[in-house]
Amino acid sequence: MSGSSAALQPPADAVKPVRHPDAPAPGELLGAHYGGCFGCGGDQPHGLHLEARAGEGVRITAEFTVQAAHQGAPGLAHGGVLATALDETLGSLNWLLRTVAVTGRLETDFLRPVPVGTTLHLEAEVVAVAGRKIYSTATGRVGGPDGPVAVRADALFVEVKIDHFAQHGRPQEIRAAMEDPDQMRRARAFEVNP
Ligand SMILES: CCCCCCCCCC(=O)SCCNC(=O)CCNC(=O)[C@H](O)C(C)(C)COP(=O)(O)OP(=O)(O)OC[C@H]1O[C@@H](n2cnc3c(N)ncnc32)[C@H](O)[C@@H]1OP(=O)(O)O
Repeated sequence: MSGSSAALQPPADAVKPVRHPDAPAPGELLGAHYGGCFGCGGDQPHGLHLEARAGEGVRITAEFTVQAAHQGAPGLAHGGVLATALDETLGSLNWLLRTVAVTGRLETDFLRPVPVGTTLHLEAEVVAVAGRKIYSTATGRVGGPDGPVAVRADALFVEVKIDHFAQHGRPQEIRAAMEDPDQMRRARAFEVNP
């Protein structure tokens, strides 16, 4: 069974998303937006180390291989970890819009168990934008990019000002991210236009 709630149906005045002219080219690896990110960062030993790649239009593909540290039931991925993979992939879409946004709502369907060692092939797309609200959808397939769908999600991201992170984040991590010598990563840690 699947189908998102009314809160995730774009309103009548929603518009089609527009890919930013400076968005990475289709096929380009995005790399981690922040080393400490549990979804994509290289500094998290038990993180997902998810690798996202720009697609055509406002689409992203990504891969994540389930490790032993990601188990819920014996030998199977934890549902929360799979939701994280979907959330991270959906979050990466905002880099194609060059919009700073956070997840407001994430609705997930778990359709098949995902064993440890499996590579999840993720695909996500922005479907509509209404003011600060960004509506997007994602699937995660097993056995290859055309394999059966194991997980899927619909989401609403809400655009925020950069102050959101300074206001709510812990000062030491904010400071460290701001001091990253890599200008692109510094910008992307908070999804700011470089
Ligand atoms: C390249 C990589 C990029 C980064 C990857 C990131 C990884 C994945 C992303 C995340 O996990 S982000 C972390 C998890 N999310 C959060 O921590 C967000 C916590 N929530 C908030 O900070 C605020 O609730 C939020 C900014 C989402 C909204 O608060 P605001 O006060 O700014 O807005 P407001 O509540 O007025 O809502 C704005 C609109 O969104 C709607 N909205 C907000 N939350 C909603 C919700 N949960 N469900 C449905 N609609 C929602 C709300 O109804 C309203 O609609 P209208 O404009 O039509 O009135």
